[in-house]
Amino acid sequence: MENPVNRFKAGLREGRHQLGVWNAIPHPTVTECLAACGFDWIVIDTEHGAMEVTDALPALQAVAGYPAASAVVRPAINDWVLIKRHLDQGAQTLMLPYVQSRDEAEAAVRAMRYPPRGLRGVAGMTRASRYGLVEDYSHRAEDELCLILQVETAAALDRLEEIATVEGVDGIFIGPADLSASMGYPGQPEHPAVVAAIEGAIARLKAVGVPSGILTLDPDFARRCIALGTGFTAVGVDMLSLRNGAMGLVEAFGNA
Ligand SMILES: O=C(O)C(=O)C[C@H](O)[C@@H](O)CO
Repeated sequence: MENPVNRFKAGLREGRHQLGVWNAIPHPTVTECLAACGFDWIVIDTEHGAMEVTDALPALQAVAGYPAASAVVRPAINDWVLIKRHLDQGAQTLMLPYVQSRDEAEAAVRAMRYPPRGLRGVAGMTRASRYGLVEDYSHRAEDELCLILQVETAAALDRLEEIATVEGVDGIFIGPADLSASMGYPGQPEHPAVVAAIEGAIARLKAVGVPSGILTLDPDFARRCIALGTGFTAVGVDMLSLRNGAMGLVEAFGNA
């Protein structure tokens, strides 16, 4: 059996913009609904909220039913054991939060790779290798794995190029919520200083040839980021879509 192609990674390499959405509600029906809607990438978020490693498995299976959609799993932290577990259950793209330095970026790359290039533990019968049926999986796994690192503090932003250019890093996600807090503007990702930092980061990543990504709920800012060159832009969060849709109904009908 062939190693499944990672469409998200291919899209980044080809410079094809990819539209994303956040899945934090821990049920695969929600993930599947998002995949059916036509997004290119769906973040299965086990950093914030209630999703555990074990919740990511049915979410991955849900996305697999929609070949045009790619799952991007966000582990709770940049940790080699968590990385190994998510990879083993078939995540091909991981987005690691709170990467602060080149050393941390290099550690993440090592965790993605089998020895001798890295330290990923070897397990035979995993979903990743299609239960051992992907030919030569241990040598070919890396080809279809994709590593996105999150730069989301002022300190990390100072080291952006050092982090982004580590060999094996496929893209950098700029986290506006954490970045704004770290810059002294919690809850204000639209603060002019934060916007300037984000726009500067997109330009700096473009200059070193590393794809950049972001999550913004402001459609105008999302379009601006895309125009500036983000390669992967998330524009929504499941809970927000649910809340807004439900509130719209209540507003339309009141207590009638
Ligand atoms: O800092 C950010 O922004 C992110 O990392 C995304 C957040 O975790 C959150 O807004 C997702 O709902």
